[in-house]
Amino acid sequence: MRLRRKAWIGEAIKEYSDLVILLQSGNAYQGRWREILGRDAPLHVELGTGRGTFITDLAALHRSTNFIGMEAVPDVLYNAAQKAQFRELNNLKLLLADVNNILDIFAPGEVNRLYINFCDPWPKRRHAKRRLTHAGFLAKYKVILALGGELFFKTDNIKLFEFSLNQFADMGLSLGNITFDLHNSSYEGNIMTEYEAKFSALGQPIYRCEVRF
Ligand SMILES: C[S@@+](CC[C@H](N)C(=O)[O-])C[C@H]1O[C@@H](n2cnc3c(N)ncnc32)[C@H](O)[C@@H]1O
Repeated sequence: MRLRRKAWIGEAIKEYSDLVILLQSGNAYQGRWREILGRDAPLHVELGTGRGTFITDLAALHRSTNFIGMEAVPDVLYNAAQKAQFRELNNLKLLLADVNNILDIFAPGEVNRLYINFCDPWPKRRHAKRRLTHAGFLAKYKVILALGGELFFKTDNIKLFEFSLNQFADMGLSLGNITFDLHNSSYEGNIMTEYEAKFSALGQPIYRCEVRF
């Protein structure tokens, strides 16, 4: 049953072949993202883009920036493709890929900004290495980010936020615009993600920071 569903979604996603890139492994696109997006512009990537609410709003607002939404789950990415197609965004590609393989996907210094929004908190200590803000991931981000590259991070999970702040500090990265309650702060220009909308509606604070590499 699971396999049949997977095959169906694989076929369905091909409808969006101009927009969605299926990249399970290999480095065919490494160093070529500006060429693929058709312009020499800054490259901003969301890791774990989900159904694409955030990345499509962002790409619609900043037409002269190149965007990539990376997501490991095909069904979810299919929803993102529907949104992006509807909005006719020619500055966005959606990439079916696992963040663990990020060093095969982007060349050193190819990316200008990463967004991590509401990533899975992996609360058990033995799973800490799976958190997308773990030092193991940060070391990879450091390679693909250009000089002065940055990571914008949001979460509803205070323990994950504190863990992440410690990981950033341990790596000697500089932190800015830290807020422990984004929606009651002076931060302007926030774009809500799908998870952010859910958690905010429940009255939960949203934590956010910017990290410079
Ligand atoms: C909790 S959801 C958040 C979705 C979206 N960023 C938001 O804020 O609404 C986390 C998403 O990250 C994806 N994800 C988790 N680990 C990933 C990985 N290693 N590579 C790519 N995507 C991943 C999940 O499949 C899921 O869609």
